[in-house]
Amino acid sequence: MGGVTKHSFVAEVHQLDKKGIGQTVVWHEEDGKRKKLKLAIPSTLPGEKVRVAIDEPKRRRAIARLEEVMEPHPERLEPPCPHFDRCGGCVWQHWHYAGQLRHKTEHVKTLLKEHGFDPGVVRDTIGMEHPWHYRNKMEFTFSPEGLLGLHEQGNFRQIISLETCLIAGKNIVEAAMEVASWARDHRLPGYHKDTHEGLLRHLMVRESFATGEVMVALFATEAPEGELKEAAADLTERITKALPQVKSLLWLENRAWADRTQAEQTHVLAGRDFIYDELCGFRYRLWFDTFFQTNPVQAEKLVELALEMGEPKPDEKMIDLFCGVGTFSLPFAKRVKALAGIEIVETSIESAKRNAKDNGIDNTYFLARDARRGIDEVLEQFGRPELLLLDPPRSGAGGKVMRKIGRARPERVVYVSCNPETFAADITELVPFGYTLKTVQPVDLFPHTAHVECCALLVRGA
Ligand SMILES: C[S@@+](CC[C@H](N)C(=O)[O-])C[C@H]1O[C@@H](n2cnc3c(N)ncnc32)[C@H](O)[C@@H]1O
Repeated sequence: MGGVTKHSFVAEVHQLDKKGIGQTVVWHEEDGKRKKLKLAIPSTLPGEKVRVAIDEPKRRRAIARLEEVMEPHPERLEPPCPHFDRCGGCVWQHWHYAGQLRHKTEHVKTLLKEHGFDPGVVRDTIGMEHPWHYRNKMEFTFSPEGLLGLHEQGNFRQIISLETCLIAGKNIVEAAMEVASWARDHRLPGYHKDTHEGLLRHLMVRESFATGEVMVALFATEAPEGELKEAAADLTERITKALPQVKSLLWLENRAWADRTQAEQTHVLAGRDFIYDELCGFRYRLWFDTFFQTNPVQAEKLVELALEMGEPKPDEKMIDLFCGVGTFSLPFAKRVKALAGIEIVETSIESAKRNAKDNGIDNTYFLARDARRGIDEVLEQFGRPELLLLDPPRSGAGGKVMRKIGRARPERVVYVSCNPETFAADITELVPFGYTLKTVQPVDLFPHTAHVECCALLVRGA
């Protein structure tokens, strides 16, 4: 790979990639030819002059190691977290928060412009007053040696042992440290992904900022029985003593090859199998596998924005597509005649039904279906809605679902998106059906990361 790899060299950071990592292009000689190499340089910002080295050269792309920032960006900061250089959790702790927010707004504007929309409809990103300890849920992983921590940036197999986490709720970090020391004291082995051997796989901790309740869920390949009975009893004692706010302590058996926080069997070590949370004054039951907004402070603003943009009316029918446990359904249902929610995960639909009942709401109809089939069924039974809200996963709703929405002809569409790229592609599908993009409000749900959430309004025939 010529001179590029042998020594460190100076480069200028051109832009940020999709993950928020500094990017540049360097030219080098190989076999007498000039070759282009795309470099990702973590912990850098656009315009910075840096000295870097490449440890593992690839043909066209490589990750460079930052050795020195020679000309820093004016908004560069000293990152407060000791794990920043290695952890893959937040990539922008070295950037002033105002700069992060400005970049998010510009990113959304650029994507919309590329898809032929007017970037002037994009408002400035709504940030957090205190952008730390905002996450109400974290998933940690055990290394094969039994160390508990987070994945290293760019190396999913490497685990960074946890000392602190500045974006997780404070009780979450405390619970994780307690479990980490319990695992160490009992010398329990971590799980090895390649050989499928070992015991401890993941730890999920969820904390309700509204009710104060905490859930601690440990994922292991065996049941807490036989030789593990004593260790499980000790875990229960330690957690309930150190953190009385833990209202659900779970040991979840997960023997599957897939590296996910799923379970074949749930063992409740203490408390119940769910915790209570609240958002916008509504009460929710959350199980370990329930999707719920992870930044409740900003999620409340998002729900309020959706209500403001959607302007639900008492004589209207509405569809909430990708409704989850009803985070948007319940506040909207209070303001419309009838609401139908569609969601693929059955347990979330069960939860949405129960949440509606617990909150005294009786004008909802929830359907556990894939969005594509669900829309047809709901339209048949329910008729045409005046309002439709959709909040799809990062992959977006897709062309087929968007065209079904277009054919259903709701007057207003509120699109809540966690991925501006799929959002821009999705809404392009609504243009031939006569929809105009009126407003896009980015909201920072994930400070110090490149993720941005948007709430947008499209109106038919306007
Ligand atoms: C971003 S979440 C939004 C959930 C909910 N609106 C909320 O705020 O809590 C996306 C939801 O879409 C659901 N989902 C994913 N693929 C789906 C599909 N093909 N059809 C219906 N729902 C789907 C997920 O299970 C998840 O609950």
